[in-house]
Amino acid sequence: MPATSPGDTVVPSALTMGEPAGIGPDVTLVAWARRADHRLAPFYAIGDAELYARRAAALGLTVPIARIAPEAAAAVFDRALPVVDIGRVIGEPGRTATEDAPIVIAAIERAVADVAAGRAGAVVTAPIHKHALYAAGFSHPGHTEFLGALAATIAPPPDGIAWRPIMMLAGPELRTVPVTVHVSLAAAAASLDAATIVATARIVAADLTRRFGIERPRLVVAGLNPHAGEDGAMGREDLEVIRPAVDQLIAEGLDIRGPLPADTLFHARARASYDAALCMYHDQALIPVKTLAFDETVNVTLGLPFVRTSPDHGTALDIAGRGIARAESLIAALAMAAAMSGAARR
Ligand SMILES: NC(=O)C1=CN([C@@H]2O[C@H](COP(=O)(O)OP(=O)(O)OC[C@H]3O[C@@H](n4cnc5c(N)ncnc54)[C@H](O)[C@@H]3O)[C@@H](O)[C@H]2O)C=CC1
Ligand SMILES: NCC(=O)COP(=O)(O)O
Repeated sequence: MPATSPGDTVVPSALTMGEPAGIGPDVTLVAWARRADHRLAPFYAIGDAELYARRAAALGLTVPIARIAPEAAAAVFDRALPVVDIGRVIGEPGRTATEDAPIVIAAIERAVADVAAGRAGAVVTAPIHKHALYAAGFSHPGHTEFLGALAATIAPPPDGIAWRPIMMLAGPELRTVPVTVHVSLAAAAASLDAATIVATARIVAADLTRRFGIERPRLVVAGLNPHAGEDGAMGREDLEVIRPAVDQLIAEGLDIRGPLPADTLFHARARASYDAALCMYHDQALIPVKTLAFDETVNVTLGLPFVRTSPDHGTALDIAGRGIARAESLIAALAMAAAMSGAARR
């Protein structure tokens, strides 16, 4: 997707509203207010323009709102938060409303349509409240899978079957990839298979080169069980599923090691020895990276035909509208999206 237009005008990132009862609007307003300090490239929000105005007033922030079409976003960005206004939500801080789900979903669809049309350089998403969307009939586990489905509507997948979106959490000192994502721990262990590990590692290696400029990425693979299974004494998945996958990837020429005991994979010396760690379940990947840098880590989706980033945190309903939500992770997500799409502020 193009990140600059023919006249070398910066193409803005499209930032979705996310759950309007959560902190997405709060951190969006703060990110815009701090745009100069962080030299943020232009972005525009997609959602309810009145919600942003209401939340700014509640937070005591002076943030002018400009209702625009994406093409006008870059020109107004320095003086107002550009908003592509797609309809009204309730958006009461801390209380999700089923009625708001269609606009939450429409914002994501609109962002992908804009990036497909070259009106946006990247998609950045504010957090959605997954249970609230499920209650409204949303059938995808999260953005990652939904974006994979939307990608298929704008470009044919490389294998002709389906896009395989991969979640990666990228912090200043650590990148982790959960191979299984939004499933129970029991389902993660039961569903783990070599083909998924192989396919995930291939995409991670290719995108670390293509999107992050790492010529020959060094990957490690965490074991599933204590001590990576202790030669089968503490579980057989490490021997029977993970090891064959790693052997296949080594044979393909990837720089990859594993399965390695997960408990010694995330200390500083270990982290220095790889560019990304493939983890076998959600919390194995997310606990270390959020513990090291909760405020600065970015959730980036690999394996898509466009750039998508997001803050690492969720909707934080407990602090929405209170003026205490930290915006650094969204700011890092906006900066990373601009850098990856070539639109970083010069
Ligand atoms: N990309 C996305 O759309 C994501 C969505 N979620 C969703 O968010 C909802 C809530 O998830 P939780 O597990 O409770 O995680 P959460 O990140 O929303 O909140 C966990 C704790 O961290 C605090 N916190 C989160 N972000 C913060 C910030 N920017 N500044 C200060 N404190 C912050 C919250 O107040 C809370 O105490 C769930 O529905 C979950 O599925 C969670 C992660 C990512
Ligand atoms: N725990 C990470 C998370 O929920 C992010 O999911 P997604 O909505 O970005 O797919």
